Amino acid sequence: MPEATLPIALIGLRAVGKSTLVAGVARRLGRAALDTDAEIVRLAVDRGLVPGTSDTGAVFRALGQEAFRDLEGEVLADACARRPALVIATGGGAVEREAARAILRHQAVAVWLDAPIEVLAQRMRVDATDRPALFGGDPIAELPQLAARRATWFAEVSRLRLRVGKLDPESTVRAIVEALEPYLARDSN
Ligand SMILES: Nc1ncnc2c1ncn2[C@@H]1O[C@H](COP(=O)(O)OP(=O)(O)OP(=O)(O)O)[C@@H](O)[C@H]1O
Ligand SMILES: O=C(O)C1=C[C@@H](O)[C@@H](O)[C@H](O)C1
Ligand SMILES: [Mg+2]
Repeated sequence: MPEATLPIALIGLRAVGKSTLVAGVARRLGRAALDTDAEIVRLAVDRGLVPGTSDTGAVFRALGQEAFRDLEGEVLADACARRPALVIATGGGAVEREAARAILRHQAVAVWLDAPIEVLAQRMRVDATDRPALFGGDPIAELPQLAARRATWFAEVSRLRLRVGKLDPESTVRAIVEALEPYLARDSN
């Protein structure tokens, strides 16, 4: 499929800024934005799996990781199939399943947003978003383990890796859009 018609997927560890940045990137590219974590909550509520007041953390705990990843895979596949193509904020764990990695690699232009663990930890300390621990302890303390576990997957599925730890949100949006230019222009040559 021509790259210019593919969705853009922002990937990377929790708190790197995917949800914060997706609307800005979408606006600059003239596309609609979608956040898979928000869609998972919507779907889980629609299906009566959780109460209407739930957020991502509550859904994750209520369903357990396996069922959460099932929903995440479903949402990601639907989002990547939508046309006109979207800009998608994925969840930090979107690369955990092989099927989801295949979608990100072949049916999207995935942009790996990368930042030092200390930056992510500091953001998680001040951000109120409920981010569940995957290994039962402190969600901040497990960041090094998650970074080590997921780095190869992020590298494998992404076409671009951007180090964004030192940039403010607006500059990060600009950097993402600039880095994407060759991909989006390629088919109009
Ligand atoms: N330069 C920056 N870019 C993006 N977010 C920033 C920046 N500086 C601080 N933040 C803050 O960091 C947090 C980033 O959280 P956000 O929810 O966007 O991350 P995420 O990548 O979507 O995480 P998750 O995988 O858990 O969904 C927000 O509170 C945001 O305001
Ligand atoms: O790092 C993770 O595995 C997660 C990140 C969030 O975006 C959510 O998708 C959920 O909290 C799991
Ligand atoms: Mg998010």
